[in-house]
Amino acid sequence: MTAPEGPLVAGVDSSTQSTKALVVDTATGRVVARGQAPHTVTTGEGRESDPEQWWRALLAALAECGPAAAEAAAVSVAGQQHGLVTLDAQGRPVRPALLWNDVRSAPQRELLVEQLGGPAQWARRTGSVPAPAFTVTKWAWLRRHEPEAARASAAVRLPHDFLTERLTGRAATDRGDASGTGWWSTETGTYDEEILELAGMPPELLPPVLTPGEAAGTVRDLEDSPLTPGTLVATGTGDNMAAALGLGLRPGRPVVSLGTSGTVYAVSTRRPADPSGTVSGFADARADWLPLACTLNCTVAVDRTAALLRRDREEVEPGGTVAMLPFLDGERTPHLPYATGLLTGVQQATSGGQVLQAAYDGAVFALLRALDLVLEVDPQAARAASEPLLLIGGGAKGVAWRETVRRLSGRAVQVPRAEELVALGAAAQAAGLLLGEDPGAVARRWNTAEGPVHEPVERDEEALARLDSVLEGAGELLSRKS
Ligand SMILES: Nc1ncnc2c1ncn2[C@@H]1O[C@H](COP(=O)(O)OP(=O)(O)O)[C@@H](O)[C@H]1O
Ligand SMILES: O=C(CO)[C@@H](O)[C@H](O)COP(=O)(O)O
Repeated sequence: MTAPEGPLVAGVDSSTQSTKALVVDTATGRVVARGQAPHTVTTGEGRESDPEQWWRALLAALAECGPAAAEAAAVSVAGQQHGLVTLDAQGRPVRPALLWNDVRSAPQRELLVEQLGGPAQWARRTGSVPAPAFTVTKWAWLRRHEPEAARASAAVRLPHDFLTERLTGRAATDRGDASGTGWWSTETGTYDEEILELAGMPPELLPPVLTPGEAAGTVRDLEDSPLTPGTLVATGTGDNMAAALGLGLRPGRPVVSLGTSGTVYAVSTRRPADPSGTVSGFADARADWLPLACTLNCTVAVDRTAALLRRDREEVEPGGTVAMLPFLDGERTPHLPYATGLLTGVQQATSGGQVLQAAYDGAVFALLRALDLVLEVDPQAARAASEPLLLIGGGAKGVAWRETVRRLSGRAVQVPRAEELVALGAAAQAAGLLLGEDPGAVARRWNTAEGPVHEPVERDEEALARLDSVLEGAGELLSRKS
């Protein structure tokens, strides 16, 4: 291994399917070591994971980085957004975490939206109309369905701040991830007391929200930890906020992320507040904003379709009349929590490859329709309209994904060579803390967004119109509670 030119830092991405850890040279951005460990997510009615498994996966992923992990002078943990982690007085999970893609809290969401005075009120105060993904709706679900678990909770955390607290022994979260709870006001930058009251959430159960650039603490003397005690720990943030840091994103530059979730977002200097609920008005991990739309059915739904068809995920075929809305897990964008997948337009001549392509088209269609709204938040976005879409997440490695985004967006697409942008963003945050630099500037210095640009192709208006018409025509069917 070539000797690093600067101090080392570690960045962790604890996302839905796995934990990924990187050790990075702060001088150059070179990844000197990496590790990964899988998570288990329940299937069936809900989506849950054991926070203890995340903790073990974090230690395992860092251990896989070898001796470099112990040399890291600072560390930061980014995590999947929204998940409800309930802890007892000893810091042990009361029950498994309810994840962002668990839609069981849809009825509680309806009630909460109504009780505060409707969608516009929520958007004005918190920047978002909460989806069933948001922590506030999950807490309401827990109180309704498992009141004993709610009563036993001495602390409520998000995935990233649960892990950060395990490292430091101190409760802390950041404004980016706090903005996805539904009980943190983007208007005032504090927890919203009326919403906490409405949701029955005692404020003392929540962690303080640190300001960007503040340290969460230092690594404790922990059994089995590959990190050196005393290592600086940054606040961490939600995974999408971390990816924005990792790309060194400037306002208006659009990102399409294809992971377990699909997300489209851009940094904005304006606080978003979309009363339609399509755009979540998140804070970013610096002092700006991150208007974002998220779909529940992205790479996992397409991989499932490929498996049903017994095809490799790249075995797509063009043409035909088939259309698919791959809303296998219910959907968040558009807001159809009770939906199931819909396949239509199948003819004798339809091939398996065309059905698979239709699944990609349906997944990308939902994201791109929301992107227009995301970019409306900030006038600077108009100036960036001709810039390539940045394509990231596990799906960005796939040719079928990339070509579908190109064909349905009609825009150039840039795929950064750096693969783990969430972990890299966490590393940039750790480096920023260590060196007293803006983490966005750190990532730009590391040139993380660099990668091949795929020129625009003509937008496939016919496919988009077909999907628009199927979505409109199937509204009642997709909204039906089975
Ligand atoms: N070579 C590839 N081509 C296309 N898709 C891929 C490839 N490798 C991984 N993926 C997809 O990436 C997804 C995981 O993406 P990732 O961003 O790591 O998810 P998360 O961060 O939500 O855990 C998998 O569901 C898989 O479908
Ligand atoms: O709910 C959202 C964003 O609001 C998701 O984007 C989660 O943050 C999960 O992320 P991945 O595991 O798919 O990266």
